Amino acid sequence: MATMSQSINFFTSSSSSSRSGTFAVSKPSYSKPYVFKMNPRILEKFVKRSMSVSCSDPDSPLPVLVSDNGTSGGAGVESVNVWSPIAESSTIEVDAVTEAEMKENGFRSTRRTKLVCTIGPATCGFEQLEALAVGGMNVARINMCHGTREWHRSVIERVRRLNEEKGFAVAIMMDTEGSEIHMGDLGGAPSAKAEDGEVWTFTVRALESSLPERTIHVNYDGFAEDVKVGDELLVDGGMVRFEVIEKIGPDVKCRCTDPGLLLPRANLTSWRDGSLVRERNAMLPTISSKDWLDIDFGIAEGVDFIAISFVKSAEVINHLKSYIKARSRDSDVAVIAKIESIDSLKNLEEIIQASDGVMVARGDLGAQIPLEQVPSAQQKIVQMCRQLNTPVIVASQLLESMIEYPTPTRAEVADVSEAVRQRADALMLSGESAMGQYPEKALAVLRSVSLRIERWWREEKRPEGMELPDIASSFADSISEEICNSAAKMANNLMVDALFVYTKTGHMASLLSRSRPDCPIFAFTTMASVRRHLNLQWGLIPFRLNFSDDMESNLNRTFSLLKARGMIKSGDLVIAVSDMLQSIQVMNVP
Ligand SMILES: Nc1ncnc2c1ncn2[C@@H]1O[C@H](COP(=O)(O)OP(=O)(O)O)[C@@H](O)[C@H]1O
Ligand SMILES: C=C(OP(=O)(O)O)C(=O)O
Repeated sequence: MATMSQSINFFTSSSSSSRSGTFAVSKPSYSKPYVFKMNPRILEKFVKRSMSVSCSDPDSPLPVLVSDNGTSGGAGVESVNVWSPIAESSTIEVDAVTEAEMKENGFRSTRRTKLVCTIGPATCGFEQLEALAVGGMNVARINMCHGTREWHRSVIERVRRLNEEKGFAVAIMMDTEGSEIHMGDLGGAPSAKAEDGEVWTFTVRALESSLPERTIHVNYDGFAEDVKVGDELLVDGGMVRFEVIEKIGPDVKCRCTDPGLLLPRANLTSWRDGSLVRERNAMLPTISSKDWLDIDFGIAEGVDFIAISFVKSAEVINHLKSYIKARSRDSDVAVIAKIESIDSLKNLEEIIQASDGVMVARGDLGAQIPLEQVPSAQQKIVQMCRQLNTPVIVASQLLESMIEYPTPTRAEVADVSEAVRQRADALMLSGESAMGQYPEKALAVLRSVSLRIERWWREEKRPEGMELPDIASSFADSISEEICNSAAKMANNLMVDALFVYTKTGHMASLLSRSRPDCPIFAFTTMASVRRHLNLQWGLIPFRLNFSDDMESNLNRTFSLLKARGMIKSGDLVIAVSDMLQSIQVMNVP
């Protein structure tokens, strides 16, 4: 196919130099030279240096300038074709699994929905983490509700090592405990079975040694005072239910009405006369003193995301963001708001606007609102997040039965499909990956269901059916937004193979992702941390690459790097946009 390149310029970049002249560098044995652009002074140094550089292949010395083909005329030299596969291929970083998938299946069929795995005893070893990364984990979540800081630090270190040694870009999300009321740790037992009609004691007494049979410690001192005989006590959002039958000092006797498995530190909510008892939670701060210490720990460890439990309003998110900035000017820890309370639903829009990401935390949400309202709440949250361009994760009980069984139920597959169909950015595993028996299988189910539903969506050519409102707060942002909306539309109409975006902050990449185009989005960014953040967003394939303000040279360089790694081929049709130059370019890969 003939090489084609067209561009629509919104602005002419003032930084692009007009001094041009092209030296064609040929190496007789290589018919296709690599191209990159450089300014004359650097070129001069490069040429001088390159003459003395040796290459691992003695028959293939580094570039030799042979002629000025003068295509653009002019005195200066700005663009030179060189052959240097070693230097080239070592300057782009992409996820090893994505690269393999792209080579095998072509990039049209890459997975768009991102996957978050909660790490627990079942998955904290290096090999287990590697298996999850190979299986498609984009983000590793650690829940500060469980385990010690030492334990969490070791997981963070292993994920880092995995990224460094094996070429992954797994981001780390630290989830705070929040001021929730929860059970103790069951005296070290992995779980306990509560049978129908059994009487259990929930106590606030500090139990030093082993727990008496059917006794559970509660972390909130006011628990015995607050509950009333006749209240319904829900464990883990209703996985097990009890009725309060008697109060004796610090002990609360409860009869099991819905039997089930009690997990260590499961949360507790109580209901009275059909309504959630909320007074208690209203008195507790959103971020507890333990959470602040955990947040300090997360900042010090350089986690990518901090998720805040039981967010009630935007205020706490803004406060935390200022705190993070004050603690460390360079910190780019992103803040995720967990939507899991009635208050968070009331203040949804302001919370989404203030946050860098949102989690539909269906476990606790289902304990605070009637279960039958959870699906519509999920749909509303996902939709609003997309409109406001905030990445959204659908979490909890997606494949709950896989904690114990190797295959999911049909209903679970339907639930996962629905979240993918809603085009959420990410799906999250909780107990399935933290303490289940089949973490890798559960991840494989999320992966295969996502791929299938995404393909079905494209094949059916489903109309988007969602208006994306203008969200820009400045004229410059409006231009970026228009460019990304138009580029995504053009990509669908022209059925291009990929969108390329060169972005320093990640903003343009997320704007493209918001449009949920049919083709994948290759997001090139200079910062490793931005690359990890982009790993949470729908359809983005993040690469780390050093690039300049010169789009033509960036494109040529990217093409040669990706071609050298077998990730794209000549003739692929690409649309490129960038933070630096406000233009949309349509071209075939040369
Ligand atoms: N770091 C950990 N150490 C021990 N167990 C964990 C850890 N993280 C998660 N788990 C287990 O996995 C289950 C599900 O994890 P998660 O959804 O994060 O917690 P929860 O449901 O308690 O909020 C937990 O109830 C707990 O049994
Ligand atoms: C993800 C959730 O939060 P946690 O695991 O902290 O209970 C949830 O409640 O769904």
